[in-house]
Amino acid sequence: MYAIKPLNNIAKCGLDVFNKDLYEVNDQSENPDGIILRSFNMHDMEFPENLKGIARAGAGVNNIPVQSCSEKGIVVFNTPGANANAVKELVLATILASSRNLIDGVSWVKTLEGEGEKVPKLVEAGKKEFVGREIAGKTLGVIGLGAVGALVANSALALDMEVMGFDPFISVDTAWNLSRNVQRAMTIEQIFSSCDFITVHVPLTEQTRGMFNKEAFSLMKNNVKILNFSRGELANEEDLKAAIESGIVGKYITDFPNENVINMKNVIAIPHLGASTKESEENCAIMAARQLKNYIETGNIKNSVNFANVELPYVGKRRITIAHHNVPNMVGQITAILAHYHLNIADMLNRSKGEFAYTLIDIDNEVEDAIVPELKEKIKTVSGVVRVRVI
Ligand SMILES: NC(=O)C1=CN([C@@H]2O[C@H](COP(=O)(O)OP(=O)(O)OC[C@H]3O[C@@H](n4cnc5c(N)ncnc54)[C@H](O)[C@@H]3O)[C@@H](O)[C@H]2O)C=CC1
Ligand SMILES: O=C(O)CCC(=O)C(=O)O
Repeated sequence: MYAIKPLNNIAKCGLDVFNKDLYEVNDQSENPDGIILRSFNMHDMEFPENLKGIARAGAGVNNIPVQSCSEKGIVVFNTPGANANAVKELVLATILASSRNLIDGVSWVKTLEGEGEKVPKLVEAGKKEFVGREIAGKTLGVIGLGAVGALVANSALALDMEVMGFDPFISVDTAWNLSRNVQRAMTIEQIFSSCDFITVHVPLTEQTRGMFNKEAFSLMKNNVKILNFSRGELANEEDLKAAIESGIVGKYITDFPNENVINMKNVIAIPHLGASTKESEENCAIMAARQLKNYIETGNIKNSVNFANVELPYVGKRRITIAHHNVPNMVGQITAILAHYHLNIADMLNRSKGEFAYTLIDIDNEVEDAIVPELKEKIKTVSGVVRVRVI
């Protein structure tokens, strides 16, 4: 039996992927083979000894210590695109809502409770405070044209906005899906200086942390509306506060409230609802669970953020998977050990991603259970090997 530990509420249809004859799903499990989670912060967690894979039912993996996982050969998965439509819809909703002062207006109407028959008159007198602007013809800048950004860019065109996109690392797939009417910004500064609305859809990394800072705000038009559905840390809060005070930022819409931000004026703070739809929760849960299950049972990897995609139909009698550093002569040393044990290779695949690589070897002859522990230990002695599994 394999143990799966959910660290957040995961849609039942996702957990049901783990068939009961082979898996036990238990949020109290002390030594799980797999973890499935959403935004749970894993940075202070010890890794259980059996842990083979972590599946993030969502896009961002900044809540997972990915580098430490790689060093222990723990494969981290995410679910590219599975919640993108949910985020897109909320981004569009808040572009419209912020432009029409909808949230302030609706909140103000609530304050008229108890005014009795006077309410309609008070409404007509007070509504001038909430006159908005139409979004048609305004320019939306989209920073990051991945799963979410590309959907937002295409949909905003359909709402008659002008759209400018910036993504120096855009994937070929996304580029194919992007409307030709999305203007290409060659620099991020071009987005900062020419847009009425700016929406950001990039991962939080050391490169993107604090990208909304004093220098960025100084280039922006007065009264720009910024939407942050990516991660709170993309904005430098001190600089943001100053930009709001000075009127550069007319509205800051964030899915990541904290004590500082909710106390700033002109902030619309949403309780991290971007991916919170039934559809998105189910899509993410099923995709995450299938990827984790496939990896546990076959060693094949799809949609990992720390190891390359590896897919080999299981043709041999035993499969050996080796996670190792991406350095020369690993395959040579590993196959020499297999030869020593008279093990014949039926098929083999080696793929690397950055600092780490993964080798999958199908063995043609029977491998006696008795020699498996010794074989694993022998392969582990190869310098650079971080994990060995025999499936
Ligand atoms: N609020 C919520 O509930 C959700 C938030 N997110 C956040 O949104 C982020 C984006 O999600 P997806 O679009 O699904 O990810 P994605 O991986 O499909 O797209 C990210 C895009 O950002 C681009 N990028 C990376 N660094 C960049 C830079 N410095 N400048 C411009 N572009 C850059 C990449 O090339 C890629 O195209 C996630 O990393 C996550 O933090 C995602 C889903 C739900
Ligand atoms: O699971 C969630 O609700 C958060 C989604 C998210 O932030 C992400 O996918 O990056």
